[in-house]
Amino acid sequence: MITLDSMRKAFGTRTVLDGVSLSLEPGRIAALVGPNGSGKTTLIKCILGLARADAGRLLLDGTPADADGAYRARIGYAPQAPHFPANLAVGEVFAMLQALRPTASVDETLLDEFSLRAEWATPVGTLSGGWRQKVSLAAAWLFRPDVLILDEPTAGLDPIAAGLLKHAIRAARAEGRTVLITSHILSELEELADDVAFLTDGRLRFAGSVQALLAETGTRRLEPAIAALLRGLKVANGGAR
Ligand SMILES: Nc1ncnc2c1ncn2[C@@H]1O[C@H](COP(=O)(O)OP(=O)(O)OP(=O)(O)O)[C@@H](O)[C@H]1O
Repeated sequence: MITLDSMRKAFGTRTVLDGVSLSLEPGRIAALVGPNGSGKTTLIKCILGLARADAGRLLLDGTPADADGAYRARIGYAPQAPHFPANLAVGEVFAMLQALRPTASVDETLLDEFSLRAEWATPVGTLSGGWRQKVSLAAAWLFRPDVLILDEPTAGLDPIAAGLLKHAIRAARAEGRTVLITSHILSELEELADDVAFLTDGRLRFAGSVQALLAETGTRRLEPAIAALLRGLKVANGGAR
């Protein structure tokens, strides 16, 4: 289990995460949702140690994350805009990743599902956006991590690849792994997510199961449920936002 305890992060005078406490549980898929700029990517970067929180703690299975970042080996991350060295061929990217962790066992499920060997000799820099995304996802899966963090994972994927990915995400859940997904496509999250964390302005406005969110908002779908939460915030702020 990953726990964020009162996580706070500012860039200059702008507070981007404002005391976020959240638990991500094994065997469940959590959706991280919120408007543009609400802090989702920053929250993910704080989990990954790519951004340093100003305050708060990150716990793994109840133990504070080690300062040397060794815990990160347990996390597979597919970023929103993957960057690989443009001149490396697809096969070289995976060879490089495996050279970094020579003793780790390898899960080639997504390599096979996405037929990435067909592009093995293609420089990553010449791949289309969707193929780069496939490389990024297969890399996130490669070492069978306990935790998968997927930032807009279906962006740019064709419907067949998106279907294969959803199948792999459900399989990861069935194996008891922890999955966190951000997406603006709520219908897609609805298909997958067990839990929802909703951020606006760096503050967590809801964290709980999808069923609890639907019950709380009196809705049957995720989209009107999130709209209802936003309306509630506007009313609470006197219509200021
Ligand atoms: N390195 C940085 N320096 C300064 N400000 C930053 C930095 N990274 C993010 N921000 C600001 O932090 C806020 C939250 O950004 P973040 O990328 O976490 O939002 P998001 O919820 O992921 O947005 P989106 O849905 O558009 O991807 C934004 O106002 C952004 O401009």
